[in-house]
Amino acid sequence: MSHDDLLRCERLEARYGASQVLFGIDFNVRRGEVVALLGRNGMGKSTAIKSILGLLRTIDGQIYFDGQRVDTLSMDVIARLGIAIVPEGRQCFPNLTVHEHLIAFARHSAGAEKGRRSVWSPDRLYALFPRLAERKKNLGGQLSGGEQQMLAIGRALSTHPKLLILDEATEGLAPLIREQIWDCLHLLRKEGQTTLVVDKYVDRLLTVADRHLILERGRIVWQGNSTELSADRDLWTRYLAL
Ligand SMILES: Nc1ncnc2c1ncn2[C@@H]1O[C@H](COP(=O)(O)OP(=O)(O)OP(=O)(O)O)[C@@H](O)[C@H]1O
Repeated sequence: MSHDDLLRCERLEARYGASQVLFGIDFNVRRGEVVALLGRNGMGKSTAIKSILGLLRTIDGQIYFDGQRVDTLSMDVIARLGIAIVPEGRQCFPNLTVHEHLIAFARHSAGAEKGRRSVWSPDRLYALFPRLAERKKNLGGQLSGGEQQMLAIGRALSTHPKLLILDEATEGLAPLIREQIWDCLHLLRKEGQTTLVVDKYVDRLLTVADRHLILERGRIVWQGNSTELSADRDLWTRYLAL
């Protein structure tokens, strides 16, 4: 594992019951990099994410995070090592206020203390998403889909993750809200936040991600940078149904 790698998956295999879904996938995410995980529905993107989070035990292969093997650890230990998820469907707590979401999960950032990483205090999160400041006292259950997604991102950032993972970052959101989420991801990239993102808006991911991986039936069939992906429209039709 190179010192630059924050995450490294080697020969990952996963299954649900008798049905195998991942067939030996290998990839890495370097520190400070934004990597997009692409592929049509059902190709294994969420399964790969569940494996990294420790939500699904892999049947073969290894996962290393920040220099340590993690596929044998429990999900709470993995989370504490510094991986935060913005899950598909957001999963905000209906009975906690916006502000409570942003303080209840907050964790101290050792890196930030030394000036190396951003400190995501509630005030900074409100500056990132002014809409959340307006909704500070509202309950999670009273928010629109876009507000919930902002809150899910804010909650994940409040833990000062070394790796932020977004599954379906803008799914089901109105176009204007989607743009706000893309703006946020641009800003996080500038701040050096290492991120793994799944989304179907490939044209947008070209501007926000450094590297792209295409999953097809549980195998990584292509990886490359935005210039390479942008130039090869055959990939878009063959693997992304675009
Ligand atoms: N809990 C589960 N039990 C059984 N099969 C599952 C389960 N979750 C996913 N699958 C199957 O595993 C395969 C990969 O699903 P996965 O959710 O990883 O795909 P995906 O690329 O994330 O697509 P989507 O965007 O539709 O979520 C699919 O065939 C799916 O039906």
